[in-house]
Amino acid sequence: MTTIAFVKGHGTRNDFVLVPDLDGELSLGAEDVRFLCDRRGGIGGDGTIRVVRAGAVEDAPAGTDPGLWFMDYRNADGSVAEMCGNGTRVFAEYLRANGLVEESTFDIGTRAGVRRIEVVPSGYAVDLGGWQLVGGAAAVERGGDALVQVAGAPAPMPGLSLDLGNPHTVVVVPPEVGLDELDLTRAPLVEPLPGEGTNVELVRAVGPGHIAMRVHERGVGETESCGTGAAAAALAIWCWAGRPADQLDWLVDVPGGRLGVHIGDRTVALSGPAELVASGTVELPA
Ligand SMILES: N[C@@H](CCC[C@H](N)C(=O)O)C(=O)O
Repeated sequence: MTTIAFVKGHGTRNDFVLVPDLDGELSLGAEDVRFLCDRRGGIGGDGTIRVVRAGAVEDAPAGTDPGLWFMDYRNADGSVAEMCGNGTRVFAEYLRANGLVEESTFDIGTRAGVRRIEVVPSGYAVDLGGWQLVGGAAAVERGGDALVQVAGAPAPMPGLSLDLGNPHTVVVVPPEVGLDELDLTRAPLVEPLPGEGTNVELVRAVGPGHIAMRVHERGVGETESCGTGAAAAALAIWCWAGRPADQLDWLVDVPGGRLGVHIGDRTVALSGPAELVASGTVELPA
């Protein structure tokens, strides 16, 4: 039996089991991750975050400063994801609450690259770095580059694919379809489905610079929030609107709360709260 320490935290109710591995001695397998995220037999979470120095992470991007604190994120099904926007804030809160970082602006390592974090009044803001329209500007002009069938919707809806380090497909739900009535207990069918899978954001407009969304996450299922998904949703709506220069700040309502998205020159930033709610030890199954 291996006993490990854990901390439970969330950002707008996208919840994580953090596993401090400050000396880089732990190896958490996919089965361990599934156990930790299990809401009945384990601790419960949408994913795990191992807190470790980049130098101890085999697949850290080449050139990452080995001394940097690294967010080793896994989805609840044990799969590895490149990035987790809400996770970066919860990771930042853990680092500061435990005196591992004292500055109010600092860098962390992630599989999508080094990301800068800043303490802000709502919690933390993270520069998510560069983003891309997978199908280029032509996909925006065509209205999308995928068809997305969601249980509870009368017909497939057009989706726009974006890369924010991890993959997203954003769908605007037509007004006659209630966002709350869609069934996300089953994964939406995305056609064509990228080889690496995708996170699907279902969006409706609330007002200028203000949207609401639900999300089905790759490797998890429906979650109450997705930070990279919120940024992808704001970017997609902004692109569909012709990239208005006076609409760079967005509020994104998710079932678990509210996130801020700022569209910069080449990058996009996400802001919102981060909470640590419990800590303890747990025995990993043999
Ligand atoms: N909830 C996260 C995204 C987590 C990773 C995602 N499920 C994937 O597989 O890409 C966020 O806040 O960004």
